[in-house]
Amino acid sequence: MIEMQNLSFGYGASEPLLADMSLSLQPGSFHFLTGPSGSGKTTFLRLCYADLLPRSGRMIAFGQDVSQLSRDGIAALRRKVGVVHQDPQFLDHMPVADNIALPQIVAGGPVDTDVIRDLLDWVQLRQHGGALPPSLSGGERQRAALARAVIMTPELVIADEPTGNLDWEMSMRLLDLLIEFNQADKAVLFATHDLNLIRAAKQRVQARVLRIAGKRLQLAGADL
Ligand SMILES: Nc1ncnc2c1ncn2[C@@H]1O[C@H](COP(=O)(O)OP(=O)(O)OP(=O)(O)O)[C@@H](O)[C@H]1O
Repeated sequence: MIEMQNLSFGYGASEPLLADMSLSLQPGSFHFLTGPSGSGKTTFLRLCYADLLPRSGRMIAFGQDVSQLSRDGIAALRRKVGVVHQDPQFLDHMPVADNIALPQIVAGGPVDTDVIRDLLDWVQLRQHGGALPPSLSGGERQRAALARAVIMTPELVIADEPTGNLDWEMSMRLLDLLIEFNQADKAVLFATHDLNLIRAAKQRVQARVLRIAGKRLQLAGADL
């Protein structure tokens, strides 16, 4: 679903930050992405959902070269990729349920209240559907962000340090939801610094670990 071929990227005219990266993400795969702070993990993820375009090399997403996509093509691609950030943003004046429905509203479709209710149940936020986002805890915010990320039934969820501000129990709950999502033959790409989380995940799901080091993308071994 995502094919990177000898991709390089740098911001502006600066030295490349990421160089000669190749990767194939298949449906049903689960990948972690690690690397030192500032190595380019967020940048790499942004390339995967066409928020940035490569400087050289190719990025093929769902069979299409992202550099050739029109604005509508990019919008269609974004509907196939759900994104969860470390610090998810919501419209604070709108209830949590409406925030989760936002991608449906933005896509111009009708809001499917059954789907919203099922998603609220899935992320265990049923009783918070009518609450405003500022009243949610950190773990609840991340689960609401995950519900919003999957409402358009994406093929891939990209999570950028989603557990960075969570305690261990909340991190495990979020991880379990992502594993459940993955079990429906969907792909997950999960950036984290937390090697303990990766070790815990590897007991539950067959996951590969990618590492950015020295501008390059490496497949980490089993010796985490
Ligand atoms: N929009 C931008 N313009 C210019 N430079 C940027 C931009 N975004 C990030 N950078 C730089 O690119 C480098 C990589 O940043 P990035 O956020 O991708 O790294 P990261 O591995 O995700 O870091 P962390 O683990 O600390 O979140 C950093 O040096 C950062 O300052």
